[in-house]
Amino acid sequence: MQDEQNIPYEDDYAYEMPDHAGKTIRRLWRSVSDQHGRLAVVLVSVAFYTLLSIYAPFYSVRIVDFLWNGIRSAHAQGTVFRVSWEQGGREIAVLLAVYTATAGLYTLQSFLMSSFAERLSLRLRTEISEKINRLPLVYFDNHKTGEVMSRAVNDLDKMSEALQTGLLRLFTAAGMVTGSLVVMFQMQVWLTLIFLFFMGLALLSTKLFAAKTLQLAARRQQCVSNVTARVEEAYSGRVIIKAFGREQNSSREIHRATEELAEVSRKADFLVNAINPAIRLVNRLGQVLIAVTAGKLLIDGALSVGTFQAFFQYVNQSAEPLTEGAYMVNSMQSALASVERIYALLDEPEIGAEPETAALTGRTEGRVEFRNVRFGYTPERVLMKDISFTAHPGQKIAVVGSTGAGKTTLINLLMRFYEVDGGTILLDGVDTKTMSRSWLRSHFGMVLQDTWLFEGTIAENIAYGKPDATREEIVAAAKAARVDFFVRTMPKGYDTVLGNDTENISVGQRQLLTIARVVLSNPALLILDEATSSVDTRTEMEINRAMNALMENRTSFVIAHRLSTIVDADLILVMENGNIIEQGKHRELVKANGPYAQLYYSQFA
Ligand SMILES: Nc1ncnc2c1ncn2[C@@H]1O[C@H](COP(=O)(O)OP(=O)(O)OP(=O)(O)O)[C@@H](O)[C@H]1O
Repeated sequence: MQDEQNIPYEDDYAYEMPDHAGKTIRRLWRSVSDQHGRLAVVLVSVAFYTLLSIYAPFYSVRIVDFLWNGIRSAHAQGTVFRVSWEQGGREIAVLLAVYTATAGLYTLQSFLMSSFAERLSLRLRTEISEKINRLPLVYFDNHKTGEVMSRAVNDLDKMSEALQTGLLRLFTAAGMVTGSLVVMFQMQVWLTLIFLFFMGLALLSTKLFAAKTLQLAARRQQCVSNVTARVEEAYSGRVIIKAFGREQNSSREIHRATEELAEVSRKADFLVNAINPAIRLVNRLGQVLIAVTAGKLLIDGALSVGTFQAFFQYVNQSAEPLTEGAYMVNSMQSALASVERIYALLDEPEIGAEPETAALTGRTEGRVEFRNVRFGYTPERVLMKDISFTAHPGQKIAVVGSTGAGKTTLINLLMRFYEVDGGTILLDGVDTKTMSRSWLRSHFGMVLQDTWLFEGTIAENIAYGKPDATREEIVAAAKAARVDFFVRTMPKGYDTVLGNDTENISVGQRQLLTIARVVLSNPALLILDEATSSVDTRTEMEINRAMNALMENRTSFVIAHRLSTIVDADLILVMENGNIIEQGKHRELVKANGPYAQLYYSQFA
């Protein structure tokens, strides 16, 4: 079938196949070295379980034949047939013990494998979450959030399930099928050949459909993610969607995604639901033929009743693992591909090692110097060629420039969210590369336009940078940020819980709350992204006042959008295409009549 729809399935199939199965298994094996003992117990238990499962029907031949012959001769003699401990009772007790032991071993190995898989998942999940903190921001620029989430959730779940049930079933199936076939051949070659013929048919159909079913399952997973993403987009962007009157477009897209999901699900469900009965039918046909042949052999006296029933026990216990084999191998491969993706994430290059001790101690003066800094987000595209400037303690540095000029990048480098490619950035005369990132960042307070408030009380949100702050300190910070009055109008004041998307708080108020957060953490240096159009003039004035109060005695970097607020700045950096094209005070720059002057006049023309 080479229709168009096969193309994405091919990709899905590649996604489900491990690239280096052997290497991944070896690494997985090494990483669970502390659990090798547990696995050894599982293996021994599986071996005994399989042996006993194969032995039980074999043993039952004697018992059934004894009972059958006993009943028949008692019937012929007109006596009552009795079982005593010496006459069959002991054998029956042994058989019962064997069956109980198999059940016990099965429970033991299931328990051990579950705890093995859960321990491994827990460890990998912890490693992933720790890894995420050590990944450079560049990684997140190049990978979608969903991708990382998928590693930590879907891939780990798939691996865990495969280890808990798949692996165990694969082991027992292999042992059970091999052992059963050996005994079956010894019992009756022809019956075994009939069984194998029908099994071959069933296996062939399973193999044909197993790959297709897996592809469809993977495709369905992608469709579910697609629908979720669209619904999430429609929910978070509801205001914009309404404002642009795009409701119909949005629901059309969701509709299209859900229709695709329904279509793929229909196919996947059909395959799963239709294939199993079809394979079972093939199995049953085989069993009917075996029963007829065995019946004839029985009548001819070539087969005993005991062997007849035992043979059927073997047929039953090996038919299912055999036909399931193809599915199991596929799902193990897909789980291995998941493990490979997890390892790929864990192997991503991390941010450089942190120096052990802080280069400076105590509060910093707040002198910042950029010396011939060179930087590009990607090696192919150098953004900043040669940036140099000095910010003296307590100064207000304004960074201006059109959109995409590199203002945010300058801050990203200052905070060491990204590492410079050349030159140095110094804090109080010390290269920031010699400091630990967390130490460096603890001296900065940031107020960005894109405020971030988390689910918790207003007090907790303000105290984010100083969790042990007293209520008095929190209120004092809110007062300094001119947000105390607003907080008091809230139903529970500082104990009002902010929801996830903080619907009930305006953009301006959110910004004031984040200013209060910075006031409380009292950093030596500040980074402020001025509020733009999203707040009304009165709120903007409030924010500016709060920011001005905050800037006193702190070295501050202000990303300015309205030049009217930075005429008093100690240094203005004018940026274009990642570089500083002019720097100086407002008056000097206006006098120079360069790019800044043009920008300034364009805003006030
Ligand atoms: N994470 C990133 N990966 C790759 N390129 C980036 C990244 N962030 C920004 N850029 C690019 O770097 C350049 C400078 O971007 P930057 O965000 O620093 O500009 P900006 O002056 O802050 O703009 P705006 O005022 O719009 O926020 C732009 O060309 C942008 O496309």
